[in-house]
Amino acid sequence: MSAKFKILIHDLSQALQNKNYNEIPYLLNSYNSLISDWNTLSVENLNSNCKYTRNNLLNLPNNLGQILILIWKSNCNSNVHFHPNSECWVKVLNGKLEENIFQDNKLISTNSILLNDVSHINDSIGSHSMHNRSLNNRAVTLHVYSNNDNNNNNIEIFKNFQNLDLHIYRKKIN
Ligand SMILES: N[C@@H](CS(=O)O)C(=O)O
Ligand SMILES: [Fe+2]
Repeated sequence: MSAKFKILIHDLSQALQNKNYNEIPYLLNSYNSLISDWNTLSVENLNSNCKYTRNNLLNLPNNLGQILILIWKSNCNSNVHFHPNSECWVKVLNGKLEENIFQDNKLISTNSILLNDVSHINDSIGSHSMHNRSLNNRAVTLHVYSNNDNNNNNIEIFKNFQNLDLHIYRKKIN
């Protein structure tokens, strides 16, 4: 993990702990994805019945939030699901995803989320599903949740990086 990525996860963690949710899209948008930054944290479950792999980067105490890296096999999707009592932000680190948003079981929008894009959903917006439409390439996404209970597709954590050392020594500016 690069220093830059470590600072991103640290800053996201602080924003979740302080419930400064407005900062989260800003932090995610400010980061430009580089594979070498997060390569070591994106471990794929090669079992063919696994549509996407969940790697846990951070699980905050007191239900304050969770950060994961998800790896999507080609032409694989999540089932339609809600995010009860949670905000959900998704940043595309590699490839692209299609997001379908539903209200009252009706499809209300289909969005392409491209490399470095950030999407956001909560239950007042609707339910959603994500689809990696590529037939050749995997997609990788960073998910930030404002609570710890977003395993909406019952896909277990594959690799747990919960003990990331996020202690950051910053140079003091003046
Ligand atoms: N919320 C899903 C991924 S997605 O389809 O937003 C999960 O964390 O497994
Ligand atoms: Fe989701």
